[in-house]
Amino acid sequence: MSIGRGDDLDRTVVSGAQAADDRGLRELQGRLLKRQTARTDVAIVGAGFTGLSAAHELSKAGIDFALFEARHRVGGRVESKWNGLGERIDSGGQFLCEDMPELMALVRTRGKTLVETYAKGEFVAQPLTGAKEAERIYHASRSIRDRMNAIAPGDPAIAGLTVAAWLDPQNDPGEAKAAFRSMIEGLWCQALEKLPLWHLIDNDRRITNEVSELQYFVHETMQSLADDLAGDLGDRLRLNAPVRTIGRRPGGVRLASTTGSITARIALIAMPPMMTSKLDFAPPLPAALQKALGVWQSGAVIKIQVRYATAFWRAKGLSGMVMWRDPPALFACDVSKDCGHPALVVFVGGPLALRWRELRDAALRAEVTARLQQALGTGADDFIDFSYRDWTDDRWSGGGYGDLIIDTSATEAEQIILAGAPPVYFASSELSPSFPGYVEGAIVAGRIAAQKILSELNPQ
Ligand SMILES: Cc1cc2nc3c(=O)[nH]c(=O)nc-3n(C[C@H](O)[C@H](O)[C@H](O)COP(=O)(O)OP(=O)(O)OC[C@H]3O[C@@H](n4cnc5c(N)ncnc54)[C@H](O)[C@@H]3O)c2cc1C
Repeated sequence: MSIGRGDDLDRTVVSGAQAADDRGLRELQGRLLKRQTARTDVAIVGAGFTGLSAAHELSKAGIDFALFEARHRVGGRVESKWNGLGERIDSGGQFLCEDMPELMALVRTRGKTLVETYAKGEFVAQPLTGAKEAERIYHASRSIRDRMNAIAPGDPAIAGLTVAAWLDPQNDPGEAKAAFRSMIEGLWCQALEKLPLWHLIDNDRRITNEVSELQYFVHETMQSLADDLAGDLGDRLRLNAPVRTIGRRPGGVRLASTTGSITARIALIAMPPMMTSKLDFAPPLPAALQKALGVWQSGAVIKIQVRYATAFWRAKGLSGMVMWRDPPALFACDVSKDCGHPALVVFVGGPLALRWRELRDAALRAEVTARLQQALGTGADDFIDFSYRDWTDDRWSGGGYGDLIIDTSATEAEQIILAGAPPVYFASSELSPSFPGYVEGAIVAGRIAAQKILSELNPQ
């Protein structure tokens, strides 16, 4: 990053120069320049996978940039923490599959070890049914999802409909509808009553994996990938630097963070739309863009990891995967890194997460382990560690796997945001043409945004 000078500082330095000797002047300039006057070509806000991916593209092209991150770490909704046993676990984004090419390539080039998610044995449905019945209900719920996705998002017949309003009159058995609700509220972390049908269809059509998205996880944690990417950026990455205001001025932008300000030719806001809508733009963004940013709401999820001394479920011929229809949006699966670390992950999504976040620690533990015991039998309450991360109302990412549009009429919102307000552009996983709400989507979104910026900086 090159260091330039801001307008106010130029004046201060010139008047000081009259009295100071050369050495004093250099010291004074040094102090003032350090404090306030950075200048770069591109300022990126947010070091989740979108911001990191954009930074890498710009770096490869030799572009000068600075990446501002509010937290003390990179990764955003990808995060790791230490459980009570001192083991590093993914408390945010974790899973990936062969059908996610960018993320798979990153895992390979960074030399990470993939763990195949254990899926041998029976999966359990709750309320409990026989294995055949569970399969039947699952397939019935999948066929509702396929039927939904066969509708064109722009079909005038579904204008104004939420997913709940569409589902209600469908001619499916009650348990299939309940399983569908649970699947959608679990995967999108939002109540069906709030989700516009066209938006869910449009979103779901971009999630194109044929193998399970739970196929693998990274032994070293997904967060370690973000750390590796950050390691390449040196002092162009600024942690603990939340950006508060973005001044839009002719020929560039001026960003003010708690650590100082910077001028840049272009700004890329690599944050979820809901968080972006909270930034202070001066002058304000065009009304249509403000409106487009304001129609999103973050999902809600609590991610829990329960560690056991033995994988008791495997001994019973169970995979450890549990799908609850009641309560909806509760899901568990095996995340044992190896035989020495038996563990289950439990996801609590959507309205259920909003209810359960009100529970105290002990009550949440009791609630979850009682349900695991109903599903997997004895052994479920005999855990050696119970760690959880509440992602509802997260201070910097909002929550959930992604933000979703909650205004049934906001069909243009995404395109308006993607067009940006040059020289300010926006990118995030939820705005990706593939895998919105996933790490893969974030990598793709960051790359596309960087390419747009490169073509603006170097017009052919
Ligand atoms: C519990 C959980 C489980 C998930 N599981 C999976 C999974 O298994 N597989 C998968 O592919 N995806 C998963 N996801 C989704 C995936 O993690 C996200 O979709 C993706 O990481 C989003 O990346 P992003 O860069 O677009 O946004 P973010 O990761 O949210 O990055 C935005 C960044 O902007 C920063 N920021 C915010 N405000 C400011 C500011 N004012 N100034 C500076 N910086 C700011 C934030 O701190 C953050 O680092 C999961 C998410 C969660 C929460």
